[in-house]
Amino acid sequence: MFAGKTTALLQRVQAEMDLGRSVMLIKSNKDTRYGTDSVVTHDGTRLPCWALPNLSSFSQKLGAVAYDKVDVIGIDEAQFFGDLYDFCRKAADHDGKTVIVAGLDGDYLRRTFGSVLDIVPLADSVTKLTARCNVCGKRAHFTLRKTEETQTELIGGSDVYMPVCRQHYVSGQVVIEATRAVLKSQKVFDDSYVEGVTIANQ
Ligand SMILES: Nc1ncnc2c1ncn2[C@@H]1O[C@H](COP(=O)(O)OP(=O)(O)O)[C@@H](O)[C@H]1O
Ligand SMILES: Cc1cn([C@H]2C[C@H](O)[C@@H](COP(=O)(O)O)O2)c(=O)[nH]c1=O
Repeated sequence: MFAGKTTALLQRVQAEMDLGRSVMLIKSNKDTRYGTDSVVTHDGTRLPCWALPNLSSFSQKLGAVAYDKVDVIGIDEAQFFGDLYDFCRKAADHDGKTVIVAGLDGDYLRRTFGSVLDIVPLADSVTKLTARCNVCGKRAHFTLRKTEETQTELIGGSDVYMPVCRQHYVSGQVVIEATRAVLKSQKVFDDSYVEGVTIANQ
């Protein structure tokens, strides 16, 4: 995260618009951080978009005639779209669209995220961007989650996540895992304490 993916996507689609091509932007409707009707970078640059639950609904929503006129489709937060591979293949191979995709290849545990890596073999080119480590300022390839939650999908910005280099990912994970374990045991302790109080009150 914070690597400039959305910035690069907006620059690419703006360049296409400057050439007179018809562009549509799509993002996942799960991402409500900076509003639902725009793709927005962390530093506030924005362009209007369709916020959708899946990509297959796009041509339906737009209508066949309007879809035919679209030259370029930009997709942000691609990790949240389960039908990414099928959509990109059809749009690029059969419908003649230029498809520009921005998304996370890995989650906070560095596991593959959604279908982003699946579309690499479909792509003409792939650019891997990096942020700056929030601890030391070196190139940051990874994202640490600072909170207790463990589900894969958790919408958030710098309140929940921080970009880090390898060294600070590894050391940070140790601290975070230890903190999660303490909080979990604390919760067990609190629960049994509450139960004890309840029993004592009966
Ligand atoms: N640690 C960081 N490293 C790099 N950029 C950061 C960092 N923290 C905040 N930013 C801001 O985030 C912007 C990139 O935002 P954005 O394009 O939305 O990234 P992404 O889509 O990859 O999360 C940068 O231009 C910078 O202003
Ligand atoms: C690492 C990670 C991220 N997410 C979420 C958090 C944000 O809502 C988006 C990433 O947005 P960005 O444009 O790249 O800043 O994905 C998640 O759900 N799970 C994760 O592990």
